[in-house]
Amino acid sequence: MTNEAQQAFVANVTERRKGAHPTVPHIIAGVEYYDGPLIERRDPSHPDVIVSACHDAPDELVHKAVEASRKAQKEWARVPLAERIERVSRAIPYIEAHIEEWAVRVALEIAKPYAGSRAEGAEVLDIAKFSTKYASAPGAFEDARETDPAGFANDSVLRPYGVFGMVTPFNYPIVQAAGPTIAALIAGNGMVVKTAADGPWSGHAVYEFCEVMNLPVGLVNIIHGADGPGRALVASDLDGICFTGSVAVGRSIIRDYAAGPYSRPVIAEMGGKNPVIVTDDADLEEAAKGIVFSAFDMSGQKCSALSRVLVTQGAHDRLVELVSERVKELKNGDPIDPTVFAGPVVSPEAVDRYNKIVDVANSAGFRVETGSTKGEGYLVPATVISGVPAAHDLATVEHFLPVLTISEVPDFETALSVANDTDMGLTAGIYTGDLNEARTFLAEVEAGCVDVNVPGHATTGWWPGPQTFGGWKGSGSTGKQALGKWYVGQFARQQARKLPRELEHLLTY
Ligand SMILES: NC(=O)c1ccc[n+]([C@@H]2O[C@H](COP(=O)([O-])OP(=O)(O)OC[C@H]3O[C@@H](n4cnc5c(N)ncnc54)[C@H](O)[C@@H]3O)[C@@H](O)[C@H]2O)c1
Ligand SMILES: N[C@@H](CCC=O)C(=O)O
Repeated sequence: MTNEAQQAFVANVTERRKGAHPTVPHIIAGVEYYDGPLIERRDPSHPDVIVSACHDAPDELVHKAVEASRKAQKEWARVPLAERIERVSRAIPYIEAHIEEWAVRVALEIAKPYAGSRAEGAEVLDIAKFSTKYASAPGAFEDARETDPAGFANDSVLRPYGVFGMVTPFNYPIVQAAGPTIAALIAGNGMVVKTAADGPWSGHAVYEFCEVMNLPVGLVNIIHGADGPGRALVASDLDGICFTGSVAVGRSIIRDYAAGPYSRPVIAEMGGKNPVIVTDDADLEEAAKGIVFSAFDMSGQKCSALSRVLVTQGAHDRLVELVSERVKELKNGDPIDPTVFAGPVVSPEAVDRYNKIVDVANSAGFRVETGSTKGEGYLVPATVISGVPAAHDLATVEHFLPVLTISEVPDFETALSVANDTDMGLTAGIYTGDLNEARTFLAEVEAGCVDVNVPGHATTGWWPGPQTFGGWKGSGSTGKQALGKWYVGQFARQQARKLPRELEHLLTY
């Protein structure tokens, strides 16, 4: 990432705002469709500017996409694993070549500054590299069997389910659809992607990079729109669904799938109410830095974002001061302005939700400190609310906004019990000078991704390669995480195969 690249990003975003916007089509079996009511996406930094558009896919089109994928998947399932991996790998140079272009789309639709916008393509690149690497490892698709005393030839292998659907959240409009699509394809499935209505042009990148894989026509289809096409996709004749989004929608999908004629996989990654614990002998300067970044990067619109601090008595007052001082320095504004820390939030509705939260905090007499905003659009400032009882709604509900609560707790044990006292369990962190506390935290905290004394990150910063990512409890449905070597296997089912020795040559995969 060079200064020159950042300047080009600013120039391209500026230029795009002045020009015509794209309307992305639904694509089914290689054919473009523009069916359904038009949905225009306004730039969150300049809502008078329309930056992209799509159509709200009617149910029939969603079903057509699933049917087309089902036909193509029969051919894809016969392609040997090594060749599937090779075909998926063909997208790697394409993805690398499009990181900067996709950054512009993400900035226009979701308003992330350069680093965050660029990180979308960069993360997809690493997901593609590592997913293909893990799937190529010996044994990745085969459960080695012992010699059969009865003399049969045996194996036990992973086979595709058929067709998956992907329902995408707005905050990572490329990454969150790309990872499951890559995994589903490697495992031998077809995929129908439903993009986020706030980021259809960004999400469309997933279809574009799949095109260079030379897949059977119709194996990957893309549809756009609001919640309706998501509901239609979930209700269609899929063999499995992949959902990333809020706990409420994810749970409803899990319930619907459980009520079906037989059990089908639901790979759901959902929200969090991510805590950090800070205890008396922690390095409070370091804690404040990590807290502020994890709470306010991307305006708090990250599933891993920190939203509640549980701090012990001896550290409380100083930590509140340090965090408040830092928050006052933060500016939210146009993502191409190099002086802003984060962009606007996703919609006017999100601004309304923010205003209600601040009203509640003020009426309750909590201390509220904010950063500033600059410019126009769906802007709200980074906000820290302290003096909040740990059980208050403000400290227990995921707001998905740049709002952080600070609650004082008597000791580490109480902090840990409060941290775990939620149905969600995505990320959690601790800043402590006491190794016993760190050890107990690692052993007992109920979250899928945990940070201990990490400089700069209290709860965020999970990247393919070094880390995996996924939630426990209500935050994730499978217990196996994205980005890791067990992810692709979730898109496949195991089959044990037994044959007379003379037919062993049939056991290919
Ligand atoms: N755990 C993770 O990996 C992860 C990553 C990113 C975001 N998230 C979570 O996503 C949420 C923010 O994203 P969002 O506001 O787009 O979430 P959302 O749940 O409102 O929407 C997600 C997607 O589901 C669709 N949808 C809505 N209702 C539906 C229904 N009844 N049936 C089928 N589809 C439906 C939407 O159109 C959208 O495409 C937060 O809760 C955040 O924590 C989680
Ligand atoms: N990749 C993000 C989490 C994704 C959530 O929306 C992180 O690094 O914290």
